Amino acid sequence: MSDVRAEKAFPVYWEQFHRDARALAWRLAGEARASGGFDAIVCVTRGGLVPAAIVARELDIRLIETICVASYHDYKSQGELAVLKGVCDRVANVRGGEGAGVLIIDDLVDTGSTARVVRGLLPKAHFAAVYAKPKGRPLVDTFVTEVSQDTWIYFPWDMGLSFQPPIREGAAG
Ligand SMILES: O=P(O)(O)OC[C@H]1O[C@H](OP(=O)(O)OP(=O)(O)O)[C@H](O)[C@@H]1O
Ligand SMILES: O=c1[nH]c(=O)c2nc[nH]c2[nH]1
Ligand SMILES: [Mg+2]
Repeated sequence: MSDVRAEKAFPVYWEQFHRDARALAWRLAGEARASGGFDAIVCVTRGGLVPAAIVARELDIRLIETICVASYHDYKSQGELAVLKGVCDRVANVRGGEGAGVLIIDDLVDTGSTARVVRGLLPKAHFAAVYAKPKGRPLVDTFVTEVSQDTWIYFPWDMGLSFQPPIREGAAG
């Protein structure tokens, strides 16, 4: 979300995230049957770590690697994208090279900048995300739910309980 203001909020609670990540695993199980399966997972840190754990459990994948990417330095504003750690050769070449047989997992695709860089490093891998916004959607092979580009997704690990003023006191305005 770099050039459009996120005006709508899409809060996701742990139970919903678990359900959506499981739904992603169901779809990926179908893809795996069609494509010969996945030998390894590469999760895009940090957001991809959580769905990757759930999908790895559901698909019984035990070879798991990270690609460490940083771009949203400030809340809602994307800066220069930096790859802090790439993927080891053992995983990149697990089935003949360039990410063949590899499942890449992230929590969401927004502008698609992160997915574009990661796909460039592993062009034959399958890219999966739980949520997608329209700009990022062409870069993702499998996802569960699409939200509009002007929506900000609030993940459970970024949220906490706080007092809500009664609607009568102006919170709805
Ligand atoms: O499609 P894009 O516009 O590139 O945005 C999507 C990326 O942004 C978020 O990561 P972020 O860089 O905020 O880091 P984090 O995963 O460490 O929270 C999210 O987890 C995706 O990786
Ligand atoms: O928590 C987040 N919610 C989003 O909608 C988003 N887009 C990019 N990066 C994001 N992080
Ligand atoms: Mg991320």
